[in-house]
Amino acid sequence: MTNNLLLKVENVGIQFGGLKAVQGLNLELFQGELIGLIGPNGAGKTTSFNMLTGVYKPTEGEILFDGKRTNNMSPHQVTKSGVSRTFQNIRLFKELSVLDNVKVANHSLAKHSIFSSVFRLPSFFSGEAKMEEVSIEFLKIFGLDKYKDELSKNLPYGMQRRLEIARALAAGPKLLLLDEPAAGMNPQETKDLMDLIALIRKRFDLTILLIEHDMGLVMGICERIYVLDHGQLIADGTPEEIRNNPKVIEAYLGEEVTE
Ligand SMILES: Nc1ncnc2c1ncn2[C@@H]1O[C@H](COP(=O)(O)OP(=O)(O)OP(=O)(O)O)[C@@H](O)[C@H]1O
Repeated sequence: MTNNLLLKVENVGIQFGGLKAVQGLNLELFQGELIGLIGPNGAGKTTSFNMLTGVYKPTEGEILFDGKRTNNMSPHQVTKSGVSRTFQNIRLFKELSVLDNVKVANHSLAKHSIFSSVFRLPSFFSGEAKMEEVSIEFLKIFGLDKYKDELSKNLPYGMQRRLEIARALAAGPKLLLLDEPAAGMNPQETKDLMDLIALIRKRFDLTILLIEHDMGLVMGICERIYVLDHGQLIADGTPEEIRNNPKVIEAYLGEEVTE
């Protein structure tokens, strides 16, 4: 891990009518980090992702990604600059095959193809057959190659969640935002997902920001954790610090934050 600051969020806020959904948000993510963003329901986590990805424009503050101000960029521009995300509710091209879901994501950003960087292909790499071969190699990393011709809507739930991550990665991001990737998964699927996240971070040299309600997952893999409550940051620190932070425990309605 290097010490390059990849994302800096300074005093960011957004207001919907009278509601300050997020205010005074400060985040710093360094290249290669795996960071958690947690908080009770309605705390402002997804709204923060929406601001980081250009879906919502902050009403205050600055978002700097890779040295560029992204506040007013469109979602497409933000993706192009190197930020990809998954959604709380799975958003795949349901009527397309697993393979095509990944190919579509890669096509949209051919210049920054993660396929060419990861598989060390020459820059002139092109052609449908080659694309197909490389896409299958890519699916193997996610354990999805055996489903390549299935319509994505027919995949088992846990596999759909994996495909969401594969699709986000195929766009070639530097920063990957995962919105509750373990939602609805059973303990074994969650464990496998943790291993997968650790693997892709290393393999693709990624920086990851993770929203997750599964405390075992967050505490188990994140180096640092930010905690939001009622739109405001109430704590940040290592999993150990967060677990023992009285404000965090109180925010979770007195429930002990356990692994
Ligand atoms: N487009 C919008 N218009 C009005 N209010 C909104 C909008 N988007 C989000 N909010 C409000 O902002 C607050 C934060 O919501 P957000 O979805 O970010 O919370 P969250 O931390 O992701 O919650 P959860 O864990 O339940 O997904 C909520 O009160 C929500 O109703």
